Amino acid sequence: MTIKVSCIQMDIAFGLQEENYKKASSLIEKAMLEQPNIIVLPELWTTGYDLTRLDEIADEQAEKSISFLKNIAQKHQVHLVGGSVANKTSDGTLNTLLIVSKHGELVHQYSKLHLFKLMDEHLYLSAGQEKGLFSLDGQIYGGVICYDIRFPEWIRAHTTEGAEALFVVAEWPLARLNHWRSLLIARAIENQCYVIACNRAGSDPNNQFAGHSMIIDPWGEIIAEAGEGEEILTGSIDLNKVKEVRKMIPIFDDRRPELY
Ligand SMILES: NC(=O)CCC(=O)C(=O)O
Repeated sequence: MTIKVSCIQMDIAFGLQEENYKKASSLIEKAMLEQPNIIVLPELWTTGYDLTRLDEIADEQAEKSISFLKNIAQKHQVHLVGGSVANKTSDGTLNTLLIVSKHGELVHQYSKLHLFKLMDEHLYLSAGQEKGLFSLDGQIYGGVICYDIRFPEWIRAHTTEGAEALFVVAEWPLARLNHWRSLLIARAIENQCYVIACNRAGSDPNNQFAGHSMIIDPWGEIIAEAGEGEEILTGSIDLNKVKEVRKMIPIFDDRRPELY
């Protein structure tokens, strides 16, 4: 099964939700010219890392963002791995990835499990508790957020439960671009899965971001990679290739989980 995916590598206006909704909407419109099946947005794309004002600007139960994504998905008949948003709940504010199907249904919400202290997330955000496993058109995927890719055991927990492609949404700084690229390629090779990673472009008061969204195949080959600036990155993935690679080197059969 071949699936076309587009990553919206957008710059994000710091703390300005309405501006970001408008920008995302127009970039998605543009991405639709290539007729993707799935569109991916970056991490915290409605607010950026405006963490000190989260109390004021976080989306109550992510309602506004969910409704925005549902409308867009239905209008364009496209699945959305709708990036993450600051989601105000009774358990604190979560960094929540929203998956919306082309029928306008909220399929899954995944809240970032590993909070990134270097960017003060632990001071303003609460951590999630559940996996980012979801299904679209009968196909199982995993979805994780940025810093999560440094935890191979977390990614493995998704691929052992059937994920054949991993979506990563991120605000990854340019200062660690080589980590971003290497970790994504490693996660693809060791899990023999596709990795579709959507980073943001631009800068905020604290960081310059790396861009370099990537689509990587289960052999670790880069199918498409963006530059540093704002860009829509599109590529096709063929999920049969996952089975082929897993047959050639059967790491899922050869694992010794009883020993580690
Ligand atoms: N937004 C993030 O989680 C950034 C993670 C990061 O930069 C890293 O080096 O890890």
